[in-house]
Amino acid sequence: MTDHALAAELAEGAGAILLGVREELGFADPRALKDTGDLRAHEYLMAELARRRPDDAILSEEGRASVADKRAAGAGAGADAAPTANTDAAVRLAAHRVWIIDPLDGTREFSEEGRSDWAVHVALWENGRLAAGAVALPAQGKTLRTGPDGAIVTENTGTETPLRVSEPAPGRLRIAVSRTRPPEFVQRLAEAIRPDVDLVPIGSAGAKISAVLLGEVDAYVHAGGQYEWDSAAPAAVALDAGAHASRVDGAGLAYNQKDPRLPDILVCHPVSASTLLTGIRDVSDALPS
Ligand SMILES: Nc1ncnc2c1ncn2[C@@H]1O[C@H](COP(=O)(O)O)[C@@H](OP(=O)(O)O)[C@H]1O
Ligand SMILES: [Mg+2]
Repeated sequence: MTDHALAAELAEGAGAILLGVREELGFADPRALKDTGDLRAHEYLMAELARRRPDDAILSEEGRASVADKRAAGAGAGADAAPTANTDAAVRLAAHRVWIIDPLDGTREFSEEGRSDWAVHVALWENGRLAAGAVALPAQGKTLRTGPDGAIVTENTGTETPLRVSEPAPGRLRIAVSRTRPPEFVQRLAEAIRPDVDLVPIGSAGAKISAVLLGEVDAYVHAGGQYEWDSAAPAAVALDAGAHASRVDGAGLAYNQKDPRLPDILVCHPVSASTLLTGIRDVSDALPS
């Protein structure tokens, strides 16, 4: 099986587990729902990757030592089991192949009944670049993934469609922003650039980047904090779908770094990139430090 297909299979497998956790626990205790979802999706992905790609390193949001410490301290329900730890950092940094995974992105939205803006991210970094990636949107019945012939979107009905980012309509730009932490500078950016801007609040970095690739919005702009796992898989799919994906200063997105913080990102159609990058530069005094 190709790495593309494996990424999609695992993201969908974790997605099915997460839908089951929602069914099983309901929405009365959001903390328990989030913790159980994070842990079960993480354990499934760690076990499957260890079994099917035993020589590869893994960096998971939930496999960090800090998460284990928090759970060991008994933070919230579902905290009894310590999560399987990530590959040791020194080993990961020397590895040629590293899976970068976010078992549940948009954790808050996952815990809110009726919301479908949450995702599972499975990416493969290989020799300095993103080599494969899949973003499952379980509550939307869709998976966006890389492929040998370019990105595709699969529906749970079984249909597969090529995925190409589309050009925005002239004069108007819909920019996806965080629902709960919209960076202030994006409002300034909206006022500074020529096209009329609509800010569209959506949860989850993966769901926002998917919305760009599916033509539901035209761009995703974020700054002020995020980690490699929040963007690796969606950026892999975005690049494969012909989108522009970079830091907000235009620099490339670098993964498998010593420090997994990757605090800002811009994803859009290439025709919008210079307008947005110039606009962001013009309001850079408002960028979070
Ligand atoms: N300022 C910040 N610092 C750290 N992480 C942030 C962040 N803003 C957003 N994120 C992370 O990026 C993901 C998408 O956020 P949002 O829905 O607000 O756009 C979330 O991942 P998780 O849900 O995996 O924790 C969230 O934790
Ligand atoms: Mg995340």
